[in-house]
Amino acid sequence: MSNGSSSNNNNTARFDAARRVAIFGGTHGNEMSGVTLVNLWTQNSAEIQRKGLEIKPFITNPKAVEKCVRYVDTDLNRAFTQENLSATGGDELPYEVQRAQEINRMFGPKGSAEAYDVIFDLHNTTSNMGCTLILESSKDAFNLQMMNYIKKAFAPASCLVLLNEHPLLKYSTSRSVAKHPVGMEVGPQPQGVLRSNIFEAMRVILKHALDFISLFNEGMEFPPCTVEVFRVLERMDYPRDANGNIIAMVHPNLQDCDWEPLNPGDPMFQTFDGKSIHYQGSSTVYPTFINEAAYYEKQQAFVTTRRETLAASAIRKA
Ligand SMILES: CC(=O)N[C@@H](CC(=O)O)C(=O)O
Ligand SMILES: [Zn+2]
Repeated sequence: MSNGSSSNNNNTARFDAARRVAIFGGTHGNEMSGVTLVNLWTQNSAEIQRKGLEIKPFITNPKAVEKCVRYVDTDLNRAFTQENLSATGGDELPYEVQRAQEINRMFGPKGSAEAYDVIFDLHNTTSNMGCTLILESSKDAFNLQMMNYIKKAFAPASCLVLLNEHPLLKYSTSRSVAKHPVGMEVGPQPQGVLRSNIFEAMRVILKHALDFISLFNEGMEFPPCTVEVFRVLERMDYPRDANGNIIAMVHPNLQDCDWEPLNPGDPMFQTFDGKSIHYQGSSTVYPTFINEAAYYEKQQAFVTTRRETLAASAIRKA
């Protein structure tokens, strides 16, 4: 097989060796762990080198990094739409759209056989999510096996998996140019700040991820497994007035409680005069990205998720 996977009679999915891997930092210029790690590895890549692997650390939004802002013109991690990638206009286009086109040329083209095999995109969140890996597809056995490997290698510390394949809430990420896109989201960490614990956790998870890829490339077969994921269900906005100003905050019972169950009737917001606003859903959900600073402008106080167990077939190099 030249691209993607196929199944043989043993239901072992075959994937090509993952030879070309990129590590993106600075997709958001104020998320400092990824920026710092990628800069470090650009200077000295010994730590991320693996035999038979070409690994490219890369700062995706250098202008935003320089200014220490999320983005300059528009969010780079929403910019990889087919429309943007084929837009004409050159210098006239928003900076991040130009940048998305360059990145697509270097690491893609998105959806093609020439695209990079794996892209890790390193992010930080102000919410109390801990270590989270983000997937865009429940069907990618290679990525699911990678999640299973990382979770086991990282235990007893925990690393959760957020799955965003929601038809409306999914967005066109920088990593989406790769065949196997993997987001990494570690928090809590304020924007523009480096915290050693968050930095080290990200570094260790990436080490396990690269170890998985080299074992796979060496021909190791990974038996069928299951992976617990949290599937994105719904975006919850802050209550707002007619002018769009928020009129309530995340409730203290919910603040910092990422991944903990939110039941119908539980408080989720608190108005400035102390009134609680309760969750009206019909079933228990698991909120995450609670009070993420970057999401105020996106009208999102948190996202709800549902816990699911996904099955991954065995995989082996083609
Ligand atoms: C806080 C933050 O930037 N989160 C990322 C999540 C992701 O990479 O999918 C984003 O919104 O692009
Ligand atoms: Zn980010």
